[in-house]
Amino acid sequence: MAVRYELIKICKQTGARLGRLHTPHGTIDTPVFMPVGTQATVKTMSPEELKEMGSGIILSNTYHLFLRPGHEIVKEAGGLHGFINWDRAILTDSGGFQVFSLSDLRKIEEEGVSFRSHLSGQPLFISPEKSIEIQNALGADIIMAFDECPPYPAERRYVRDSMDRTHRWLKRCVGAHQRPEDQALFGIVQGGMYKDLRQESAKQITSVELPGYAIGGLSVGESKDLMYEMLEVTTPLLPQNKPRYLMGVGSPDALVEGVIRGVDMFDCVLPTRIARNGTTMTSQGRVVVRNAKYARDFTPLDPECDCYTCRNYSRAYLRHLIKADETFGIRLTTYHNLYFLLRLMEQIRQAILEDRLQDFRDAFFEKYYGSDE
Ligand SMILES: Cc1ccc(CCc2c3nc[nH]c3cc3c(=O)[nH]c(N)nc23)cc1
Ligand SMILES: [Zn+2]
Repeated sequence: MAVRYELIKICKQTGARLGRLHTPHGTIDTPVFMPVGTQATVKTMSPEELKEMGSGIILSNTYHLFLRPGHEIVKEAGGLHGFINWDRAILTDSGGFQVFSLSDLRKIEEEGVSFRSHLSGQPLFISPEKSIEIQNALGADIIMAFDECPPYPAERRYVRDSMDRTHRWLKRCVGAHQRPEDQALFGIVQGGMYKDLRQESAKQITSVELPGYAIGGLSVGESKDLMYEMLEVTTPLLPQNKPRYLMGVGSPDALVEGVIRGVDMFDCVLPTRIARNGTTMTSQGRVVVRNAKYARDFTPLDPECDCYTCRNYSRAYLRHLIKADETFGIRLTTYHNLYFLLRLMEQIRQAILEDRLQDFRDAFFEKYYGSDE
């Protein structure tokens, strides 16, 4: 069995789930936040640092690795695990989403998606079969079905036709998958922002017996309330004994609200992306440490954080490094942001264990966002 989900406990206050994800590269406690490593690295972090902060699973991308260095090279290197020297779990996305968010001159047809490389401009093509071939070569423990994430907003007619094609593509992915015993294929629920289409997509995707299911088509510019509404009609239709992965979601509030609505797995580029411009997430809310007001602030970034950055450096030093465009600066802010989210998930898991996730949410929001949330 490639990946097995074990439901440990359901929070009496919220219905949120505490679980464990057993994979060939270790067991991961859920709910879990998964750092994004698009080009086979979680930007500026070493595997040792990721382990030190407690990460058990990282993400990488079919689209990027297909374009560069090419999935054959990664395969010859012993797959992604050998290539990046990471012996814990890896999840790869299927590439469809990245084609639409990165490349131009693209065409989507029943057979697959034609596009131009955003690096070289050369014409390329990815089909469900090609996506699975690449992901089999990369060797991730969890691989995603090739899907279309409709733009937002999108006409109902478009969303329905797109989700029907995504369902047909899922069947082609299952047929093409060469290593189901080593690599767990997750189906992806679509349906745009239409509740009835969400419910229909959940039923169609879960009619295919798979080790886990993702909720796609969200975090595409819609309001958080609309995202939560779509979650509320989707997660109840997903099997309780399988993990649910909400794709592309990772701000602190969305993580807590997503867990309360039955989500087990999250990813987001936010912590690493905002770290690069000196923005950090702390227990007192966002701190933009590059601001002049921190020039003489010799206190730690986050007084409640015990990470390497907060134990050894001051806000003044971080501000200096970021302003001087010193790489060490974004390493320190990245380390802290990832550590902050991984620790937030630990606090959420503890709150589920003690049946007090709603209380935790209220207290966390008060401190992080101030009382207006
Ligand atoms: C390395 C990596 C980066 C990013 C992702 C998730 C990327 C992502 C979305 N991000 C925001 N919304 C998203 C929706 C979808 C979606 O509907 N389908 C797929 N396959 N991916 C999505 C996965 C892996
Ligand atoms: Zn810290």
